[in-house]
Amino acid sequence: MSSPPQILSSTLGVIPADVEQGTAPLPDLVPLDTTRPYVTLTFAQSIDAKIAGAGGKQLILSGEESMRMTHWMRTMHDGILIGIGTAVNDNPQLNVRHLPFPVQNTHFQHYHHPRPLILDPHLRLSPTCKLIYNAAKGVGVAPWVISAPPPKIEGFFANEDDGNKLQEWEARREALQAAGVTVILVEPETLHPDLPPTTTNLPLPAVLRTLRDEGIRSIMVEGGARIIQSFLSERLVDALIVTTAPVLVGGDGVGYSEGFQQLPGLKYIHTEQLGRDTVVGLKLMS
Ligand SMILES: NC(=O)C1=CN([C@@H]2O[C@H](COP(=O)(O)OP(=O)(O)OC[C@H]3O[C@@H](n4cnc5c(N)ncnc54)[C@H](O)[C@@H]3O)[C@@H](O)[C@H]2O)C=CC1
Ligand SMILES: Nc1nc(O)c(N)c(N[C@@H]2O[C@H](COP(=O)(O)O)[C@@H](O)[C@H]2O)n1
Repeated sequence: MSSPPQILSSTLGVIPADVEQGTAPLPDLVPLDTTRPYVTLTFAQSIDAKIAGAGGKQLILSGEESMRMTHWMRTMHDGILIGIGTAVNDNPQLNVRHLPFPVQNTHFQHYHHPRPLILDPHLRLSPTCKLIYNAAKGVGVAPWVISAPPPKIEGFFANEDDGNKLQEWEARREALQAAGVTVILVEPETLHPDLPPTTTNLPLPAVLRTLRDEGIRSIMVEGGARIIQSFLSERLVDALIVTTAPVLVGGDGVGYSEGFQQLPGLKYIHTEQLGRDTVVGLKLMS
């Protein structure tokens, strides 16, 4: 597959004829609400709708052909967004290394690589993760971490523990910035005060507006489970491209389908068989 498969042109569109495939994001990905980027939600699932194994174990569900399709899709967007759960669990690279090697130039220089965007309310991303390592070596785009302001210290009677938490937060931010990461802050949403801190969500409308203001016109959202649930339940999906692999994971696997209602505006566009996998594209119609 030396050019993108039809599922991508049918669902997302094509780049202008004078631009080489894979070297620039699609210019026509424009959402109905132009204050935010275009959102393509995409992931790979088993036939029992699981995206990971028991305990969140990363599974390579996509076969060679559908994985290459995913890497073509990565070239088509300005940014690629994941949650911190996926960043910590999978330590991904989010590059386009499965595309054919160009004759001239290095692989990284030739193709457009999307900006990695990590939703990380508590700055848990490791400064030694692959995303940061690759960017430092000049073979990856430096990630942006979208996070929340530091823990608040309320007034004069703030206790020592508050002070320590603030210092630790500052240290984590400095370590990430020193490693080349841009940290962007938006006000968080605490789902419930009794839940552990990893259950803090960033408000997606504010995140998306901020990204658009920073020049990100289109994003590909790759997961994981909670991020997929949030984008679907908040109806912030312009296109949905799902790869289904012919495997069963079983009840202990990680699913994503709780907490959202039907999205009637998402209309079926195209199905394509890529190797053993089935890829389906849907698109929001006005
Ligand atoms: N098969 C596939 O295509 C993919 C599978 N995965 C799998 O998904 C699993 C990770 O999923 P999760 O643990 O659910 O982590 P996740 O990647 O969905 O991240 C969830 C974290 O993001 C933060 N967050 C910030 N704002 C949020 C918001 N508005 N909504 C939801 N979360 C928000 C939360 O603090 C939460 O801790 C891994 O097992 C990974 O292998 C991940 C991506 C793709
Ligand atoms: N398309 C697709 N198929 C699978 O089988 C997958 N497990 C995923 N996972 C997503 O891709 C990330 C890994 O990216 P790199 O290979 O490191 O570039 C992983 O973190 C998930 O977001 N995707």
